[in-house]
Amino acid sequence: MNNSFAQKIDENIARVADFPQQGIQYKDITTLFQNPELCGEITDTFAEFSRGKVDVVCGIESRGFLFGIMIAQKLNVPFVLIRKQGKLPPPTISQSYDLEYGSATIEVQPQYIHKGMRALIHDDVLATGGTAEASAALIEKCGGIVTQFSFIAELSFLNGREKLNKFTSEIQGLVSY
Ligand SMILES: O=P(O)(O)OC[C@H]1O[C@H](OP(=O)(O)OP(=O)(O)O)[C@H](O)[C@@H]1O
Ligand SMILES: Nc1ncnc2[nH]cnc12
Repeated sequence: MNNSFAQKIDENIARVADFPQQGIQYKDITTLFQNPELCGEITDTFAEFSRGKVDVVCGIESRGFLFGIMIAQKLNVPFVLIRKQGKLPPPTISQSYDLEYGSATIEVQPQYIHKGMRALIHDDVLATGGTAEASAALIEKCGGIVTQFSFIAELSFLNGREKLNKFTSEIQGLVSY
């Protein structure tokens, strides 16, 4: 950890062994919400990164909604939900992607993404990058331009950034593991 802000965030993220599967160390970011002052600093840091650079914040279900909506409020831009299949009312546009085992589909309501809109894709954790990559492809299908990604934590040993560099080099991760 290379700075005290990252260290403070790290100290407020719980580790859960063998969840949701044996061998996975789950980073539970919901513990951050027990520290409202730190949540304020995190929101400000995210907002500073994106100020003047995005026209919409797109949050990935479900934990990407938490800071995503706060970032959008700070920037005074709209917030759009990227959800798992079957949760949003029509019309929707879908994108399927491969998981470690099997596949998944995410959806967005395209009426909220106007042609040429600059989008921030926000989520809590960047792991393999599959979810963020599919989210960016989904936003581009709707005519948006993905100009930024932001995450609280990045599992850098999984090389998720490699999947995102083709969209933009503006990728913010507050803590790296
Ligand atoms: O980079 P990837 O390998 O695609 O993994 C990252 C995704 O995994 C987690 O979501 P999860 O599926 O646990 O859903 P949740 O946020 O609804 O709990 C996390 O919130 C990201 O969305
Ligand atoms: N280890 C992990 N902790 C929290 N969220 C994740 N999403 C994918 N891997 C994760």
